[in-house]
Amino acid sequence: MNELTIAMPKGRIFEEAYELFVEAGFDLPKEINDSRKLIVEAPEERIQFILAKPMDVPVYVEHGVADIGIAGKDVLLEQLRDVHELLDLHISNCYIATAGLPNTMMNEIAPRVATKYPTIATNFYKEKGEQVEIIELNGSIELAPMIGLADRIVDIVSTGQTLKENGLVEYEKIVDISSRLIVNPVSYRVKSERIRAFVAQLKNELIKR
Ligand SMILES: Nc1ncnc2c1ncn2[C@@H]1O[C@H](COP(=O)(O)OP(=O)(O)OP(=O)(O)O)[C@@H](O)[C@H]1O
Ligand SMILES: O=P(O)(O)OC[C@H]1O[C@H](OP(=O)(O)OP(=O)(O)O)[C@H](O)[C@@H]1O
Repeated sequence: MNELTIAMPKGRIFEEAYELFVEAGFDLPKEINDSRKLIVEAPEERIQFILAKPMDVPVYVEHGVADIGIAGKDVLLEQLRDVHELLDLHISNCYIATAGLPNTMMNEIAPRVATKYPTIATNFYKEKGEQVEIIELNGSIELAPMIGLADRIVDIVSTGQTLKENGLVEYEKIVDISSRLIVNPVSYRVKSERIRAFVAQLKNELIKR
């Protein structure tokens, strides 16, 4: 069977994805979990893992240096890469919403929205017929309304704790998010049997959950 290269996101998704793989019966090396190595082999499985930043996973898969990847739906909606989405893994569940200071309206003359999802935010306000200025940030988005940088944020909400602790409220839910298995379209043709078997093994675990 062919070797598979899988781009695995470091950070938040990693732990749940690792657990899913192990429970699905994949024999993963311990070093994938507790070393600084960026490329880890799972020789028993003939799988090579690339440990990547979550936002970079679709880049590796689109370019074909990884056959498969795991990416948040937020990243896929934001980047619109040429990859196939094969499976909803139902992990790292959250949603994207607008939020801001309580009982506030958008500034009528120059409404500003801070986000690390400029495409998702632009599309959302365009569909509502509202023209807004998007201010792109890389993290700690909740700061923006608190310090007067923006009227609203478009960001991930999971437990709601970050909003609550910073005195913000949710206004509109935009879209549910979970992590997805994505595949390079050429790999899917060339290694179709191998990838189908891999997906079937994961699906088998998912239906048990
Ligand atoms: N609070 C959350 N709860 C559940 N899932 C989340 C949450 N925040 C983000 N996610 C999901 O996990 C993915 C990765 O998030 P993570 O915070 O690990 O990375 P990041 O913020 O994109 O990058 P980094 O923190 O490494 O710069 C997101 O793309 C999203 O799908
Ligand atoms: O509803 P909650 O459970 O509080 O989770 C939501 C928070 O999680 C994410 O931030 P992250 O921790 O990734 O940090 P970041 O601000 O650097 O993106 C997201 O951007 C929110 O800030």
